[in-house]
This record gives sequence, C-alpha cells and structure tokens, in this order.
Amino acid sequence: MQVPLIRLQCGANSYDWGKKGQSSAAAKFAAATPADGFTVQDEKPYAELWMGTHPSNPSKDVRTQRTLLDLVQDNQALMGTEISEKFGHKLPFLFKVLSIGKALSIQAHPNKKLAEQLHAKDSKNYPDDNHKPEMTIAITPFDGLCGFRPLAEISHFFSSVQALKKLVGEKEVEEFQAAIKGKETSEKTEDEETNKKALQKVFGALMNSKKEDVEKASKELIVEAEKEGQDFAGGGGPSNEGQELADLVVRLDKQFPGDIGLFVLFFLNYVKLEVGEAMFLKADDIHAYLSGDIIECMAASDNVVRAGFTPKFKDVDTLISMLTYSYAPISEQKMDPVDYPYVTLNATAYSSGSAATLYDPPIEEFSVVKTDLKKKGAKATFEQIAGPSIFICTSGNGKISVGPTSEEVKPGYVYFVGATAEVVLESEDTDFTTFKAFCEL
Ligand SMILES: NNC(=O)[C@@H](O)[C@H](O)[C@H](O)COP(=O)(O)O
Ligand SMILES: [Zn+2]
Repeated sequence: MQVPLIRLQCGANSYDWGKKGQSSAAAKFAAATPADGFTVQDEKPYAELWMGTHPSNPSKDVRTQRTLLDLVQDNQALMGTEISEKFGHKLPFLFKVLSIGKALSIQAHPNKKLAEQLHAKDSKNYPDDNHKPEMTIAITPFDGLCGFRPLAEISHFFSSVQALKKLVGEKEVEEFQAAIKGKETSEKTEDEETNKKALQKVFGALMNSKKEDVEKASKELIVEAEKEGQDFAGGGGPSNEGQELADLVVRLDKQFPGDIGLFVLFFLNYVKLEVGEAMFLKADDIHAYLSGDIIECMAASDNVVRAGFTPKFKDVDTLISMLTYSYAPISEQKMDPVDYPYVTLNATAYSSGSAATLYDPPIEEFSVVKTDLKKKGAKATFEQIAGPSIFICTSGNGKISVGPTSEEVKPGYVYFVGATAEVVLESEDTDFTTFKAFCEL
C-alpha cells in the first residue's frame, strides 16, 4: 500500500509579539501554500506557523481540504497503530515556526497533572489537558530568558541593582541571602530543598509587588541602567555582562514599559542561540523568548501560564506555585545535537559536507532532524520509521519523494509523511534546508 505524501496548508497566528508582514518567517511560510483568502498584510504581526493536528489551528491536506486530524483519525496506519492508540489518534507533537519581533510572555507550561486540573477549571485559558515540554532550534540568531540562574548570580544582582533590591524588599533579600549562604552549589538534597524554598519565597515577593511600586521601580531601574552602562548590575555578575544587561533592560522597557518582567530578568538565565543551536524546556520551566526566528517543537498542547510581558490573561499565583525552582547555568538547558544515523547521503552530498543533525530531547513525543544539503543533486534518503513525520523547508529548492511520488519543495512548503515510508530529499540548490519533526517509540 502506497504511504501518502500529503502537502499541508498551515495557519499562522497573529499574536502581538510576531514580526510584521513579510519580515515574518511564519507569514512567508504560511503564504507559500495557497489558502483561501490568506494574504500577508504589511502592518500585521505574524507570530507562529502551526503544523499539526491541534484543534486551535489544525493543518489541512491542500488537495482535499480535509484536516490532518480527520485523516489520521480515519486511518491509524498513517501514524502507526501503536503511536495512534498511545496518543489518542492525533499527532503527539505540535511543530511550529516562530518569528519573534518582541518579547513573548514570562511563562511556563504545566506538567500533565496540572494541565488536566487547569483545563477542567478554565478551558478558555487552558485549551487542552496536555503537558507542553518544548524544544527551540534557532534559524536566525535568537535570545531569550530561560530557567533560573545559579543562586549566587541572583544574590549578586540583589546586592548590585538598587531598584531590584528596593522593589523586592531589603528584609526579603537579606532572608534569601542568609538562607542560601554557603549552600549555593551544594548538591545535598536537603540543601537544594532549602534553596528552592528560599528562591520561591523571594520570587513570590517580587511577583506580588504592587503595580504602582513596579512602575516607580522600573523608572529607577532605567536611570540606573543608562547611568551605569558596563558597571550596571555590578558589572553584570560572573559573565561580566553589565552593558549587555543595561541594553537589555532599556530594550525591554521600550516594549513593555514598567513591566514586572524587567525585574524577573535578573532571576533568569539570559541565553543567546546561534543558528543551529537548540535548547529544551521541561514542563514547569520558566522562560520568555525575546527575539529571532526559531523552529519549535512541543508535545501537542497550547497551555501557557503567563505572568508578565503580555497583554494576555495572566495567572501569577499559578505560575509561582507551579515552577520547579530548579536553578542552573544555561549550559544545562542547551542541547547537544548529533549526526542522525538513519539517513544515507549520496556522494554529492558528502562532497558538499551536508549533514542530517538530530535534536533528540528526553521525551517520547518528538525529535527533530535538520537536513542541510549544500549542492545541486545532493540526496538524503531517510530510512522508514514506524511513526508520523512532518517536513518543512526553510531555505532553498528541492524535491521530496515517497515511493513513486515526487513533489517539489520550496521555502515554507510543509509535507506530512505517514509511518513506514522511506523518504528521499534531493537538492536543486546550493543550500536546501529542511526540518523534520517525527515520533517513533
Ligand atoms: N516558548 N514558546 C511557546 O511556548 C510558544 O509555543 C507559545 O505559543 C507562545 O509562548 C505563546 O506566547 P504568548 O502566550 O503569546 O506570550
Ligand atoms: Zn513556552
């Protein structure tokens, strides 16, 4: 039986923080596939291209206009019966392109148990009952806030950023610094527990500041940042990023004047990803993406608990109570991609040093392979897998073939490939880049 190769029509969400018009990769990629009435408007923000079966923005088969959700529910072989049954006859992952023009919300995504509770209590703001661990791969330079910093860095900022110390409260800061003193890097369980409790207490003190106090403190923070430059925040702590932090605070204040997020920034790792670099966020990890175009893959959910940098619904108490309060340098969140072994590259490909790179997070719902073919005629043949795949091309022209069926591929083209298909990608260009999200148990 011929495994189908299905061209998908995918929708773009216009959240406030998206890049505008044609500058948005999400908009350009959505417009690459005909969709009745979709045209890119210059002044409109386009934040996310969604590829998958999530009901909030379901992808469709271009030819039949049926949703991918319908197709995989009608034919369990498309996902492979085992995966189809395990994940309730819908794709286990949601695959996205994000084009970030300004900061996303200070957010975290609930674990499975909390997601079920939030969805049952408030299905409008929590649209499904699933967890949402997620992985980010930079397709342009990216920066973001991700995970709590090492405690000594947070303590350093309490001592060196006057506006922060004043807003949180001298007593709360001193209590925190006393609680962690001498234990900041202890690996003893009881010390880690004490540290996490102290971090939750002082973070809660910040998050429960009065709005008028935050607005007043943010004005003082900007004055401090602009006056001190490289010496700001005590020279920026161990990574000596004083000027960079000062610039970041000023940049974010322009996007969200007087926002609590300006102070959360000192609790979180400031991370930069170069093209091809990636990071993984477990459920309940606090983060806020700030700029760049990324490929994002996540368990199939749209549950976001927000607390700052957003006009959307905020749920501060839930965020404070759900976080893991694990703290670590960003190196522990960055991923180490490896060569993907289940692909054969033809001689042309080897001569051009192309590669298939696997980003494999520690969860079962998805992995992603990036394939870079840098020469006309370069070919990558993917062995069959017992699960579903979605391919998207982010640059260059080429072809995708499954059995006797061959289709053209251009930037923004998205294809669903059913289980047990061998897939051949062939470049017609000097830089044909695709990303494949897939699930196999
Ligand atoms: N970290 N990235 C994500 O979680 C994306 O998949 C989410 O869709 C966005 O974070 C949603 O952000 P807003 O709620 O609009 O601020
Ligand atoms: Zn997120």
